[in-house]
Amino acid sequence: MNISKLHITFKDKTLVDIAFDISSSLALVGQSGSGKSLTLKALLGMLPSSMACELEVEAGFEVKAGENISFVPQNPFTALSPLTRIRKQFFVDEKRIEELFAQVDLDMELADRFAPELSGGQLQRVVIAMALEQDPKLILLDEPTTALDPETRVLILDLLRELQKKHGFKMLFVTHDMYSAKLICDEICVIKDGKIVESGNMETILNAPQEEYTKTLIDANFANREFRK
Ligand SMILES: Nc1ncnc2c1ncn2[C@@H]1O[C@H](COP(=O)(O)OP(=O)(O)OP(=O)(O)O)[C@@H](O)[C@H]1O
Repeated sequence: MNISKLHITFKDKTLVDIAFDISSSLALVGQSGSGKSLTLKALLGMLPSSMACELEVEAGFEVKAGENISFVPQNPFTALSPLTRIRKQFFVDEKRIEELFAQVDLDMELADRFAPELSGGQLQRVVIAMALEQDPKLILLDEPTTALDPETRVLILDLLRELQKKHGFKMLFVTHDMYSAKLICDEICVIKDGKIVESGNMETILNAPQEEYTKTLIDANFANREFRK
């Protein structure tokens, strides 16, 4: 899937001007304000109307947010309604809910609970199950594990990786965290001030970053952490 052009402006100021290809799993990594969220919003068709956007996508399928593109947000604690039982927040039949719960390794008993009665990891599994409802071709992930503790974070990232292998959807994973990016993605684009400064194979770039900005992101994230293969 090729995003051959994404150009976002606000009051004549260019906020994002990038192009990238998602062959399987791509991490878009950059510091705060670099343009990650705007990129996701543009793909979801959810940019503020005050912004102008040019988006050119070659996907081999019609790009439709909510149908073949789904979204996993940063904070599972606020993603679900607290007052409606979990199962009522799905838009598929009972059999499909059971199937989805099995795929994300969740006990069906949790479907009758309310969101505040679940842990962060359980909630994020529910949100991922919802993202899988329509068998998406692409899943957009906006820092999906920052609200979770480190152990749960790794479990959720492993789950996403496994699901991707099984279902074959593509992933665009937005984060400032190189460590999470490495756990889940084969390729990386480093974004700074709305522009891509470096991109390519994850291992290659982590082992030999060309840009100071990339080095800073790597140093910030891998300090005191085991370099996990
Ligand atoms: N509604 C808006 N109106 C005007 N400018 C905006 C708006 N939203 C974002 N921007 C600007 O666009 C740029 C990119 O913002 P964006 O939210 O995409 O960054 P980000 O990389 O997602 O940061 P973070 O990691 O903090 O979420 C920033 O300079 C930001 O100030």
